[in-house]
Order: sequence, then structure tokens, then C-alpha cells
Amino acid sequence: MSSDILKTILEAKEQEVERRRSDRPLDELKAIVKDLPPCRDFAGELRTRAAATQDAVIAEVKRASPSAGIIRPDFDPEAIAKSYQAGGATCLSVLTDEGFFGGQSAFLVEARAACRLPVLRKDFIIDPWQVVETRAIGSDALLLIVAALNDDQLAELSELGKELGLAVLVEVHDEEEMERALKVPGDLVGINNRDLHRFVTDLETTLRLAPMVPKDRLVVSESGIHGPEDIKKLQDGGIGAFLIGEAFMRVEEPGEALSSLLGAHQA
Ligand SMILES: O=C(O)c1ccccc1NCC(=O)[C@H](O)[C@H](O)COP(=O)(O)O
Repeated sequence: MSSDILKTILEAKEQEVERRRSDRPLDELKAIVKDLPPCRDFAGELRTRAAATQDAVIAEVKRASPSAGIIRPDFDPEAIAKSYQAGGATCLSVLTDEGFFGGQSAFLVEARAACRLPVLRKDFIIDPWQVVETRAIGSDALLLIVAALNDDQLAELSELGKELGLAVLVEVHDEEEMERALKVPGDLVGINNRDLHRFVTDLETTLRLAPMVPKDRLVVSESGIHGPEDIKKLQDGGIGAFLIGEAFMRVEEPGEALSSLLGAHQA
């Protein structure tokens, strides 16, 4: 699958990687990685919570997006991370892409330091240098978007991520991408409900694709989840893990929005 926005993001990302690589060579990153403590257990925490209560939430720290523009003008990653942890998040996701999401690697560092939750770096990873950088900034998990990679890249980046101790969330949008994702050994499959051509979200995407996933992999439904009725609909389809950003980011206290979402669907 390809789309204009994804193509635009990926072209910019190639240039960004070249720029950043010359500022921070691979050997420098590898030296940092060598002395790091082990990652927090992103996949394990999600799996445990999903199995126990079917409501594992990866709460996203997201300042802006191509579909919505600026989402949260008063953006404080540290306060957001604390709020999410208090509200019952299982893990965090932090957008680090600058050009299209207003993110920064520093936001991930700040958010992670403010809580004890495992953290996913949400970015457009196309190069092994970025995988090592992801570990070097302290992330616990890596996103690989099947639509952005060919099969060889997907296998190489996923293997490198695992070698470095990162959990790998492989993200798909349709059946063809799902078949490609399942060829790569892994724990986590993200089904993104956002159609990148039209920017609309449809939870049916998760419900349609999830039956393709073997039981030993955990499905995470991503994007377009707003209220308890959405969670209920996905849970009824056997889904127990969710990645949610914009709905929380628009509320002053994102963790309170999360805890009422978790409480409301149990009522
Ligand atoms: O959010 C976008 O507009 C977007 C556009 C192009 C590529 C990716 C995009 N979003 C990344 C995500 O996957 C979401 O941030 C994440 O799933 C949370 O979605 P939401 O709850 O709808 O904010």
C-alpha cells in the first residue's frame, strides 16, 4: 500500500536520516547502546494486561498530526506521561517525527523519565541507523510500518530491533500488508484503522484483519478510538490492546480521560 502523505513523509525522512546520521555517526550511537540497562518489557506488559482485563492501552503523546494539525498547543511530555500513568495506561507511545507531527526525540526521553511505563517510539523507521538511534534514546519499542518498507527491509529492521532488545510493533493497514507482516517473526501486530489516502478512520479495519493473526501474536488496534463504545466494539471482536492518541490529547488532563474510558467500558 502507498499513499501520497506516506510518500511525502518518507521522502522527507530519507533526507532527515542522512542529515542526522552525519551529526551522530553510528559508532557513537552503538557506544551509548552498549552501556544501557535492559528495556522495559513493552510486549510483556501489554500481553499481561490484555489477557487479564482486555483493556491494555498504549497512550500516545502526540502534539500534532497531518490529519488534524496542532492537537495540543500546551504540550508538556513530562506532565502528560505522569497523567497517563496515573490514569492506568499500560504503555506509552511518543511521536518523535518533527516535520509532520511536531515531535522530538527529547519528548520521548522526558516522557520515559517521568514514569515507569514501557515506551514506543512512533516514527517512520526506514534505516538501520534509526533502529540503533531508537535504542540509544532509551525507547523500549520500535514501530515498523509495513507500507513504508519492502520485505527485506522489514526483516532486517525487525531483526536488528530485537537484537538490541526492543519490542517491535509491526503495523498494517490491509490484507496484503498483513500477509507480509506475518512472514516476519514477532509478538505484536498493529492494525491501523486510519486510511492514509482519505485520512478517515474505520474500526472495521481491525475487525476485518484481526482473524488473520495467529493466537501467539497480540493485536493492537490503532487510531480513531474515541469512546467506550469503540472499545466495546473492538473487545467484542476479541481485541484487548489499543493505541489511542488524539482523543486523550484534546482533553486537559489526558490521564483522567483514559481512566474514565477504562471505567466506562466496564460499566
Ligand atoms: O495521525 C495522523 O494523521 C497520521 C497521518 C499519517 C500517518 C500516520 C498518522 N498517525 C500515526 C498514528 O498511527 C496515530 O498517531 C496513532 O495510531 C493514534 O491515532 P489517534 O488515536 O487517532 O490519534
